[in-house]
Amino acid sequence: MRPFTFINVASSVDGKISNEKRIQLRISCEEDLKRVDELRAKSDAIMVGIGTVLSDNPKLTVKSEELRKRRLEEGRDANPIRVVVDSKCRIPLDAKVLDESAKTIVAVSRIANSEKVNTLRRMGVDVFVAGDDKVDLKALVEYLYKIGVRVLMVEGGATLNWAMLREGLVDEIYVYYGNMIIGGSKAPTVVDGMSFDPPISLDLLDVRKLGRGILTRWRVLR
Ligand SMILES: NC(=O)C1=CN([C@@H]2O[C@H](COP(=O)(O)OP(=O)(O)OC[C@H]3O[C@@H](n4cnc5c(N)ncnc54)[C@H](OP(=O)(O)O)[C@@H]3O)[C@@H](O)[C@H]2O)C=CC1
Ligand SMILES: Nc1nc(O)c(N)c(N[C@@H]2O[C@H](COP(=O)(O)O)[C@@H](O)[C@H]2O)n1
Repeated sequence: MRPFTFINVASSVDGKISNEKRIQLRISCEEDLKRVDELRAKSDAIMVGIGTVLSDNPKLTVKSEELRKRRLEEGRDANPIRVVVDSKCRIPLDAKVLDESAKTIVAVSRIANSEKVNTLRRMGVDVFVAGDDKVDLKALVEYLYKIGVRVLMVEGGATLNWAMLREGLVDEIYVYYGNMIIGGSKAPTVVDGMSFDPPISLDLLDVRKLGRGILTRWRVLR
């Protein structure tokens, strides 16, 4: 068993999610960031790859005090669990995602440095070990389901989005297209990695104008 899983990503019109420097770019408008916050508030866990942590140093919390309060009233933690997919345990010990605002799970593989793993555990971080080289994503989502995660939000980046799709672990995808072109053949896209052959088919569930961009919602067909 695994959680209902969706990817949320903000893309330029040309499909890029950052530039070739892989710095955090503001692609979403205010309206879209509000929508993303609502999605976070509805989720039990938010997952990112280590590439995103190293590039963006995200906090991955619910920004609206009202939404955090509502979660508490529902008997949930104020913020969803944060999950970092990090085979080699490269996460910096001062990463914002390890702060006190929410529970964090760092998923590593068996090649991770055991001293670093122990340091994280001493800091109160839950370290989940699965996979010989890369993190075994199927084992990870099954573990998340076992600890009560029913709705999982994946917030990138390009490589994790690809790996989750390749493993057949994604139910829906939201792509917000911001009103910009980023360009650059080395810039990360919504999905990097190797091409899918045949391509993964999608069903369009919704499309609407949001702020100065377009929000699309897709169901992943198997
Ligand atoms: N606009 C947007 O909505 C968003 C944009 N971004 C941007 O995306 C970029 C980061 O994306 P990217 O560099 O692709 O990094 P990711 O965040 O996708 O992390 C990828 C890393 O995850 C680790 N990993 C562990 N297990 C697996 C597995 N089973 N399969 C695949 N990867 C695994 C690998 O590193 P290792 O082997 O060391 O474990 C891999 O390199 C940044 O530029 C960031 O700003 C990110 C999120 C959202
Ligand atoms: N929805 C969205 N729009 C953008 O323009 C973005 N750059 C991103 N990036 C994602 O949001 C994370 C930042 O989270 P915090 O604000 O620090 O909580 C970042 O790491 C990307 O996953 N998203």
